[in-house]
Amino acid sequence: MITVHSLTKKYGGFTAVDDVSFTAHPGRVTGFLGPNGAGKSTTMRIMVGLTDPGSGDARILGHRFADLPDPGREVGVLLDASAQHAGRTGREILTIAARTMGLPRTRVDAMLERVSLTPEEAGRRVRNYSLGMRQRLGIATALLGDPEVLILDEPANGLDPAGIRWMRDLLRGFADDGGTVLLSSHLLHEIEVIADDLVVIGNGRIVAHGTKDELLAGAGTLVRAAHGPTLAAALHADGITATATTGGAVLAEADLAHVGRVAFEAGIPLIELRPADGAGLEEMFLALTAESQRDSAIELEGAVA
Ligand SMILES: Nc1ncnc2c1ncn2[C@@H]1O[C@H](COP(=O)(O)OP(=O)(O)OP(=O)(O)O)[C@@H](O)[C@H]1O
Repeated sequence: MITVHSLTKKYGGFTAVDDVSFTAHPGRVTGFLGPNGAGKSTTMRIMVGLTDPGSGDARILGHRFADLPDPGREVGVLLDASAQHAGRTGREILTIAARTMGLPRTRVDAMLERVSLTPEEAGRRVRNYSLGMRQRLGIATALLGDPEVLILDEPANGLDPAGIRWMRDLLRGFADDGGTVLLSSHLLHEIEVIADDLVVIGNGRIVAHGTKDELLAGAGTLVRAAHGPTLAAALHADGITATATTGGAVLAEADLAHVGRVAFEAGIPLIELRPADGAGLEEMFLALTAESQRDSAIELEGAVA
């Protein structure tokens, strides 16, 4: 389990992490979501003792990282896959980590196999690795000590689609075996598929926290017509709150049947009509973090009236 309590971190007059509290539970994958600069990496760095918290604390299995009896075997960490020693081979990096933790060499081979790095690749210097290979090596290092907790910052970055599926299965299996997984990502759809729980951060503050199902419940109906504003106007006229999505569809706060009936009665042919689940997380993420988005072209409120 990971518990974060009232964590605040200031850099000069700037508050990077602002009174952040949440729990990541065993047996579950917790997705840590937020736009660039929201404070995800800073929070994770504090968790693993790389950055001092200004106030509040973060505990892993009930201990601050510095007080963990055997941190390498309790928590696996991957914060920056590019930070590995470029002049060493993948095998050397794993071997050094295994020795530091007092693990047998056989564990190195087992982890290389687990992350699908071939013996030839393991013998190459890391400077010649692709980003995806570095991520695999980073995940191998994180798993080396057979920890109970994994803390991974953007682990899917650089992985190809097969690699993303592989990582998803690996993390799912880890959580199903009772492990705690906290992963940050910008890949909203990836998080939507893998996470059980979500923590959404914007401008250093938690803006939503709960199970994915809770957060996506009542996401409404996603509906699309040739002319969105006409559709939205018909929905509004029937008292339904409707919002333009980034993809040109309309997110309506009503059930499928209600939305379909309004469109039918208004004589508007529909191109798409479905529960908003698929689009739900992205819409929720953009809406909840709208104030901290850099790209203000994303208009969510009242854009279709
Ligand atoms: N050492 C530092 N000194 C000053 N400001 C910092 C420092 N580290 C982080 N920040 C600032 O704190 C804020 C949060 O940064 P952080 O890296 O935690 O965000 P993030 O959510 O991980 O973003 P990204 O998704 O882009 O990696 C940013 O505005 C960043 O510039």
